[in-house]
Amino acid sequence: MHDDPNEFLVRAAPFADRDKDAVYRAIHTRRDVRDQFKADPLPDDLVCRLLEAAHAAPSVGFMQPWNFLLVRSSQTRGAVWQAFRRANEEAEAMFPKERRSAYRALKLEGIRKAPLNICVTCDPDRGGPVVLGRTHDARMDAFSTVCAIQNLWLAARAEGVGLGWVSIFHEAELKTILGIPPRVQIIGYLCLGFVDELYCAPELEVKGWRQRLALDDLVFEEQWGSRLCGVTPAMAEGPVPQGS
Ligand SMILES: Cc1cc2c(cc1C)N(C[C@H](O)[C@H](O)[C@H](O)COP(=O)(O)O)c1[nH]c(=O)[nH]c(=O)c1N2
Repeated sequence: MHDDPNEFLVRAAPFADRDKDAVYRAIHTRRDVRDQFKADPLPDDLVCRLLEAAHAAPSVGFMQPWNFLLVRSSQTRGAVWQAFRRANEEAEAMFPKERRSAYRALKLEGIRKAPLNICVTCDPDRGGPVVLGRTHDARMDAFSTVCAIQNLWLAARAEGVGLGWVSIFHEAELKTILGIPPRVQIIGYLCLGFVDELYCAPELEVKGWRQRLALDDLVFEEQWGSRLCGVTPAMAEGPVPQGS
């Protein structure tokens, strides 16, 4: 315990415009990458910076429930790809018939092309039996791990590293391949590698699968369904009748 907790406070001035721009640029130009990976290995110091960015993420009760399993061998990546391929065939059949050929045409992973894969896991026991902030919603450990992945993704963008998230697996199969204990949850399987180019918009949008929603349809004020807000230019025009 410290007598004066204020001695740990540091100045929190807004960033200089250039630095703000860099943060927003990383956010808005980050892309999910499936195919643009170069084969060059990522240097260890760079991987370390990305993992440190992930490890700086917020977590419930400061639980830090994550682990990062680095997968580089083509043998293991090959086994993971086979697991993806099997699950992806099942996935295709889940869509309505008229969407299946469009689904099939999408590339949804870069497991073998990306030189580094990282499996990000969540250990629900990391913080002991009772975790501050997780007392009433156990999902908070997984949410914390997702925050770590997003940090990693943004740092990767700043470093010129592409990252693709692959989730089309049976978790149990992936756990067997990677030797992950049953109690540990897989949160994200990530493919990383240097990229020279990125799509200017989500690839699923560019390829006509799904469009970005309008932000002002997603923001409510005070009550679910209300659309009075002043956040986006469209909202600033004033209240919109409910149900419109
Ligand atoms: C939890 C989760 C899971 C997945 C994804 C993302 C997230 C957050 N995404 C990437 C996703 O398709 C992509 O983020 C959106 O299409 C938006 O594109 P940008 O990320 O902006 O490029 C993704 N992409 C893909 O090709 N195969 C996949 O299995 C998944 N799985």
